[in-house]
Amino acid sequence: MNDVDAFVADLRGRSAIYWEKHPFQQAMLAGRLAPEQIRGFVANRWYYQRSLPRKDAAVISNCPVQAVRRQWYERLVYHDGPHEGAGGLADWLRLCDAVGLRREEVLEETRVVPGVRFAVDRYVDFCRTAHWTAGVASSLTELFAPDLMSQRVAAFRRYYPWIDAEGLAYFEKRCVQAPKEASYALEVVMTYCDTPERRAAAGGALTLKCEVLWSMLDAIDYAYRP
Ligand SMILES: O=C(O)c1cc(C(=O)O)c2c(n1)C(=O)C(=O)c1cc(C(=O)O)[nH]c1-2
Repeated sequence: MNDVDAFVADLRGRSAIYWEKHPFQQAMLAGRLAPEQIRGFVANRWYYQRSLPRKDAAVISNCPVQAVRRQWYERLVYHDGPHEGAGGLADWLRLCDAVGLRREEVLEETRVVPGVRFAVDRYVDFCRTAHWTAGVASSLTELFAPDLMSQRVAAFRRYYPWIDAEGLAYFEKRCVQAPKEASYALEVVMTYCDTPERRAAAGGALTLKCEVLWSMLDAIDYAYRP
């Protein structure tokens, strides 16, 4: 195995600590969550969703490579959308409607628990302050996400029929988008992390991101115990 292959294998190895394995996520996939727990997840994840464009703007602002900035900008536009009512955030709000959350309680973030706020803020701060390649590497959880997202859509359809299926568009679109984003981010990391130090920092960034996601679910799980 050459250096680059070993580096990629090391990054992919973080799938072992990805939030797919979290007990709350496993309970969701097995149809064992109560409506209030699903609502807790969706309302809290709004805080993550709405922080993504700011996180991506931080990566862009730290990145000296024009071609990477141009491509990364697409991620920001994806979530914010070209106009009101379009884009990833708008689709997430439709999921909020579908699970029975009121718009005001989502937008006012009254359900967002401190642990989720801490974890998500840590992700944004990390991307503001770390080397730009580490910021890119921290997005690589998206390598592991597509399989989980398609399982989640299937579980929602099967076990939670009270959720309006139109609300699942967010995840259906992400199943297509996430692999594209992840393969570009991996290409960038393989190209620009060209020293042992940069590679170690990229691995550390991906571990931190897995811990951010895991901590979010810890906090949600604790707050919404039936
Ligand atoms: O539903 C999921 O399990 C899941 C996971 C992740 C992830 O692993 O970071 C993202 C998303 N969804 C997602 O929808 C998304 O837009 C996204 C952006 C990013 C990122 O770090 O830039 N991760 C994720």
